[in-house]
Amino acid sequence: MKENYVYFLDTSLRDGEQTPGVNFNTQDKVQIALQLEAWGIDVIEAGFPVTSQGDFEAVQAIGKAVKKATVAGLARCNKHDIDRCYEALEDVPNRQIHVFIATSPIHREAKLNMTKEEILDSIKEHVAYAREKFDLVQFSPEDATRTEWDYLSEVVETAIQSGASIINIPDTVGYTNPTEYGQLFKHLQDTVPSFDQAIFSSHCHDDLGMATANALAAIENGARRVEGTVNGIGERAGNTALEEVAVALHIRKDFYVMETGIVLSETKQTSDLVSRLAGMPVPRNKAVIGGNAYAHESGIHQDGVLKNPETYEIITPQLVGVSGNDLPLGKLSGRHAFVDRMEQLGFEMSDKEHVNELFKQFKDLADKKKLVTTTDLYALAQGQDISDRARFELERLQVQFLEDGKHIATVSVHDSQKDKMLLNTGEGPGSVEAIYNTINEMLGIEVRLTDYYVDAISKGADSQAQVHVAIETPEGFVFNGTGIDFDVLIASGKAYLHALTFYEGVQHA
Ligand SMILES: CC(=O)SCCNC(=O)CCNC(=O)[C@H](O)C(C)(C)COP(=O)(O)OP(=O)(O)OC[C@H]1O[C@@H](n2cnc3c(N)ncnc32)[C@H](O)[C@@H]1OP(=O)(O)O
Ligand SMILES: CC(C)C(=O)C(=O)O
Ligand SMILES: [Mg+2]
Repeated sequence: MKENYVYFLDTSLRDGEQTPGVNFNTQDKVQIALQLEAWGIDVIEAGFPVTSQGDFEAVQAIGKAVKKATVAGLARCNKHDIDRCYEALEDVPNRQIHVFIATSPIHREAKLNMTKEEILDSIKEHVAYAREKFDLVQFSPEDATRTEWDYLSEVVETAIQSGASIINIPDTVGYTNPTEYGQLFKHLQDTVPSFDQAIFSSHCHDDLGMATANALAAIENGARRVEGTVNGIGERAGNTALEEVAVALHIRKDFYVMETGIVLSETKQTSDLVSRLAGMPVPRNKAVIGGNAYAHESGIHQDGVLKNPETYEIITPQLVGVSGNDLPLGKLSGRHAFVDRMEQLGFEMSDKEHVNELFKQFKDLADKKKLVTTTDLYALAQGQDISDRARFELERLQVQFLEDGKHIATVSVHDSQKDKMLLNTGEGPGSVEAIYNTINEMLGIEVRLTDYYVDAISKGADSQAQVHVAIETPEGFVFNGTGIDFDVLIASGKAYLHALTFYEGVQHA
């Protein structure tokens, strides 16, 4: 065991996959495992091989693909589970088994129908059996935090005596709190005679929102291993989010004085991959990797960040692989951020009176809109009436799928500036591309689509799609646009035309 070092076990592929609705295939799992290795994870819990042939094969494939990290498989106190885990990992040099059984009164009585003694006997038998096949055996008393503390000490001592060298203390139902969980680790240290012969590990769930705090409390009280998942995915409210623990240990190393093997600059990439393959977007306000983690909309904060980012940022975005911070403009934004953005867009902002007038107009607009976009700012600077800013109106849109994979779009648009109806037909490899190619040709422009994403405005079958696009003109200007409709293709067309409202390069006669 390295001194002052916290080992990281990632269980995104096992406990993370227990998230309702998440199902990784073998290819996804191998891709995630390789990224976990690049992120510096010490142990990858690859699956629960007895679960299904698919899970068995995924564990095998991960064992083959991963080079540095230890690969672990889960097993109940059941010889067949242990055999399947061994068969899946037989050829993997760095392998580990994770054997578990529940120990709390509710699980003993309601689920397992076993007495305390029967559970101790099962641990002796199955941990010893696992130890015959694996050099590294981890044991978990499931629901440890609702188990009688003295009995838990007996369970842990039995597991160590039977051959476990890693003891994981799961807060299976997210019941504990940092003070209590820390004291539990201290209690084990004081009462388990063989405590020094094992590495102790935390495994927390987030039912009461304390999974990260509990993991850190365990580390403060002797745990040298932490288990969790990327983005905190997992059963119910999820597991400890490992990126939060890794960054907390780094940012507060003055307090924790612990090293980890985590390559922090790989954090965002790891989070993005898991989010994409799990089909679970990361909430914008999520710690460390959420979309707002490095964004400041309030004027006082923006002013501070422009003067020195450390006024309001304890984590440098680049530390975790995020390209930079963001100062979105809204109704709470201040003059400093407004002027800074206008100057970035190339506008001269030295005349105080002009700035005051523009800033007043900006605040009036921001009162009506959630966010003021770059397009709005161009309009402001050019003195245009922002309330009446739709130049192009989508009149009709039809998209057809051709047999060779191409799509053909017919688009008609009203140009209110020239009071003219425009009609064109064009094609593209996808439906949205067909629409945008047709509009480009119709307006005689060569802009590049640099961003496109769709949000649902509300839940349910009748929800409206909100499409956001960003386009870049050959002159290097970026315009954003938003379109809303029940039909995602119509919303896509509207968003594109919205973005083109103030583009001077429109050529059509
Ligand atoms: C806290 C956790 O995250 S634990 C891991 C949870 N993950 C999963 O359950 C995902 C994968 N699970 C599965 O695919 C299936 O549940 C299997 C293959 C493991 C078992 O399937 P089945 O044989 O159909 O049993 P089922 O899931 O209905 O019931 C679980 C059985 O395991 C027993 N059991 C539960 N935990 C343990 C344990 N740690 N050791 C021994 N037996 C256990 C239960 O008492 C029950 O036994 P019973 O059939 O004698 O009543
Ligand atoms: C299998 C065990 C460790 C588990 O995931 C839990 O108890 O939460
Ligand atoms: Mg768990």
